[in-house]
Amino acid sequence: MTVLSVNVNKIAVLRNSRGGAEPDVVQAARACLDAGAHGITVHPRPDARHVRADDVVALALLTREYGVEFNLEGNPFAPPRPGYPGFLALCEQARPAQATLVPDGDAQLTSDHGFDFIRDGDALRPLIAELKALGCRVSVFADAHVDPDRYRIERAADCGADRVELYTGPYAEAFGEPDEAAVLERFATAAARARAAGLGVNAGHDLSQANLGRFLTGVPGVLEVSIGHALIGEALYAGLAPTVHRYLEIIAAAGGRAG
Ligand SMILES: CC(=O)[C@@H](O)[C@H](O)COP(=O)(O)O
Ligand SMILES: NCC(=O)COP(=O)(O)O
Repeated sequence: MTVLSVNVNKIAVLRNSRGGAEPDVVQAARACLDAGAHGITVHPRPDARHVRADDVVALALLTREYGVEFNLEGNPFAPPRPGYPGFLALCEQARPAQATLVPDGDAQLTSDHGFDFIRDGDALRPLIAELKALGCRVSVFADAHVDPDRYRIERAADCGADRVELYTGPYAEAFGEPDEAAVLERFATAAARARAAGLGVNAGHDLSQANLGRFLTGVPGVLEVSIGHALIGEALYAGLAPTVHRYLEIIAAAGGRAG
C-alpha cells in the first residue's frame, strides 16, 4: 500500500516570487486532494524560501477537513528565528499526522542527506519522544545508498522513530544509468533492514513520473512517497489533477495503492 503525499513547497516558491497570495498554496493542495492524492507534505525552511508558518497552519486545517495525512518535514535542531518558530513549535501548533525529521541546513539548495543515527541518535531520541507525545507519527530521513553498515538504518528504531524516509536523490541520479540496478538493490536492502527492525518505510526526493515506477517495483513495500518538485513542474504542462492521476496510476501499476 503506497500512498501519495504531494509536496506543495514549489507552489509557495511561485507565490513568494511576487510577494502576494497567488498561486494559493491551500487551493493547490485542495486540487491535489480532490484529484485523489492521499496527503499533503510541506517542508518549511527557516529562511522562509517557500512555505511559511501561516501556510503550515492553513494546510493543517485543510488536511483535517479532508481527513487525510499532513506530513510536516523539517530539521528539529534548527533554532527559531523571526517568522520560523522552530520545528517542534510548528508541530505543536499544526499537530501533523506525521512529522518527518530532516537534517538540512540553510545553505543547502535542497535536502541532500539523511541522519547518521549512530552520531545523532542521543540527540534525536528526546525530540522524537516529544513529537510522539503530541500525537505525531515520526519518520526520519535516512540514507540508503551508502554502505548500509555506515549509517545502520535500523538504529532509527532505537531512537524511537516509527518510520524512515529513504532519501531517493541518489536513485534519481542513477536512474537510466549503468549503476541503476545496483543502487536500487542497496535501497531494497536498506528498506528490508529497516522493516526487520520494526520501522515503516517511506521514500522521497526527486521522484518523478519517469523514475517512480521502477523504484516502487525494485523496493517493494514502501508505505508512502512524498513528491513535489517534479510533480508541480509536470503539472505546469498537464494540470494538477491529471498529473496526480498519472502518479496514482504509476503507483497502482507498481502494485501499490491507487486511491
Ligand atoms: C526531505 C525532502 O526530500 C523534501 O522535503 C525536499 O527536501 C523538499 O524540500 P525543498 O522543496 O525545500 O527542496
Ligand atoms: N520528502 C520528499 C518530498 O517531500 C518531496 O521532495 P521533491 O519531490 O520536491 O524532491
